[in-house]
Amino acid sequence: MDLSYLAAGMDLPDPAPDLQIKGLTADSRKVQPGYLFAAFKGASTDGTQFAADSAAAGAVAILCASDVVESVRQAVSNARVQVLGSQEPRQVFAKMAARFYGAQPDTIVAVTGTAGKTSVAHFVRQIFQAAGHPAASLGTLGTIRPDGSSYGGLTTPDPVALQKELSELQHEGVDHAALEASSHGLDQYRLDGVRLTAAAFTNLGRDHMDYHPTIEDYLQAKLRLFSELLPASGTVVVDPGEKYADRVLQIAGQRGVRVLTVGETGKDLKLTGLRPEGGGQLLTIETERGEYKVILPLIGRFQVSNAMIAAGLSIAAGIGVGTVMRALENLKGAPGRLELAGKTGSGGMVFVDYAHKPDALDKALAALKPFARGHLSVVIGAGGDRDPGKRPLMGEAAARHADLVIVTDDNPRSEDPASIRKAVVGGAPGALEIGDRYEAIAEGVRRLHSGDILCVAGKGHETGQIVGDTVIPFSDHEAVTRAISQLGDT
Ligand SMILES: CC(=O)N[C@H]1[C@@H](OP(=O)(O)OP(=O)(O)OC[C@H]2O[C@@H](n3ccc(=O)[nH]c3=O)[C@H](O)[C@@H]2O)O[C@H](CO)[C@@H](O)[C@@H]1O[C@H](C)C(=O)N[C@@H](C)C(=O)N[C@H](CCC(=O)O)C(=O)O
Ligand SMILES: Nc1ncnc2c1ncn2[C@@H]1O[C@H](COP(=O)(O)OP(=O)(O)OP(=O)(O)O)[C@@H](O)[C@H]1O
Ligand SMILES: N[C@H](CCC[C@H](N)C(=O)O)C(=O)O
Ligand SMILES: [Mg+2]
Repeated sequence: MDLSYLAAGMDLPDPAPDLQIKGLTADSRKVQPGYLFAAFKGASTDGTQFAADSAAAGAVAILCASDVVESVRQAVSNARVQVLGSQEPRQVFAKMAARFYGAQPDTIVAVTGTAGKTSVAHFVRQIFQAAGHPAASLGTLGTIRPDGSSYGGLTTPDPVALQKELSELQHEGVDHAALEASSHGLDQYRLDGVRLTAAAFTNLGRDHMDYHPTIEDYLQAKLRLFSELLPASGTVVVDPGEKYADRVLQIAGQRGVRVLTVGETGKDLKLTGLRPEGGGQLLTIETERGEYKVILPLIGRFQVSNAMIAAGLSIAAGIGVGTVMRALENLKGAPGRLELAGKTGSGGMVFVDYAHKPDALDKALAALKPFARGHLSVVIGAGGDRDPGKRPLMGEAAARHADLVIVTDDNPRSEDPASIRKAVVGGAPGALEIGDRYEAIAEGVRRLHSGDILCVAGKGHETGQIVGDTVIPFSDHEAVTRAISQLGDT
């Protein structure tokens, strides 16, 4: 593909004519002859130091920041490589990737927020499917498509992987997709170039304070979705009752973008009634098409919020209100999000949940509490190499709701697991500390009596535990099943 086509209209000097680009990558190790290499300064290393390697591997063009063009040129001075400098090289790279791969599903919606992204994307995909559209969701669970799923690693993939995936989906006939927009992804311009129909905000709480210096910086990253990525013809979906929703609405107002509001104070999908109904919840929702009574087959107030946002996104994407309301009655929760993982012979229940931040833990335990006729207990840990400030706050959230808190290891990564546990216990004095995650879960299971509930939090769908650089196979679901089978009372 001609480089001048990929670069047209962007903040770049005119590239040499007729330079053909065979592929593009930001990783020098993936460069092949004819590729464009994007040399970025990253969080842990500086990609420009691999410029010479990329040229040796056959790169014909290098994209980099304007202020390093000269040093990159010198590094590749012996090779015939075109060096292009930009003020925003990551944004230019993402847009080039979009042009290179070209095709995307016709209708794409995106969701951002601290919690609920995976659940919302999972719900929107199910609603699209119920409306008869071949649909996919992309995010923490990887890509889930009509004929299977594939795991990617990041919530929002890098632009090349993302655009390649979107183009493959379109060629497979998938015309509707829902994506999770992580704050890292937005901050690093991974999603620029995705053609969005609608974008939603779920909520904002403490997260990623290791990456974003302040809450305002974190919010600003999320707001890019509404201020820069959603086209003026798109629709913003938000619950005005959520903290910081006013900032999203302000941007929509300034841009004159259509807004669809949901929730108790929402106008378009107004939640006027909510009560438990069997194993689910009965919602009364007022819409422009009249009032609907919907039985949502999920527990937890937060799932109501997620379902309302998902319904709003689906309507913004053109699905009829009646179809959306009917689809809510058949929603399945995302794997590992307040998922019933087992019952003991004595009548205790064990749930697996992905809460790994204070607000999420607070909401997840509050959701389970009404179902615990006896005690509520929780197994928690916190990930290593991630915001240390959240650790005591997670301990506090756990201690606020649970009768018994068992503190264990999550993914310690490069950190000393004992010091992570100590920080969590700091917020939950009196907690039981058991480092080995299986033993912690087994202890929680052994202590269950009739009517008790145990929540195993933090790892949800994950299938490995990251210790140092090694990923040890570990699944909370399997641990729960094994611990229950060891009881010998089933
Ligand atoms: C902090 C962060 O977000 N890092 C991501 C970022 O890396 P970076 O640009 O900082 O990369 P770096 O390692 O400093 O290297 C700089 C550049 O040199 C290049 N390089 C490096 C080595 C080499 O030999 N050759 C080479 O060209 C790298 O490809 C990179 O372009 O861009 C990389 C490529 O897209 C990502 O793989 C990497 O994700 C790391 C592994 C990560 O753990 N990210 C997490 C924190 C993340 O993004 N999480 C979010 C949010 C999750 C949530 O929902 O909470 C997500 O979307 O998953
Ligand atoms: N709307 C919500 N408000 C508060 N907590 C929520 C909400 N939705 C989900 N949670 C909690 O957060 C956990 C993760 O939910 P989900 O995977 O849907 O969010 P996410 O935004 O994709 O998270 P991540 O950024 O880690 O991928 C759930 O297991 C639950 O404990
Ligand atoms: N996308 C999140 C997932 C965290 C999951 C939790 N189990 C942990 O390891 O902290 C992250 O990488 O920060
Ligand atoms: Mg997610």
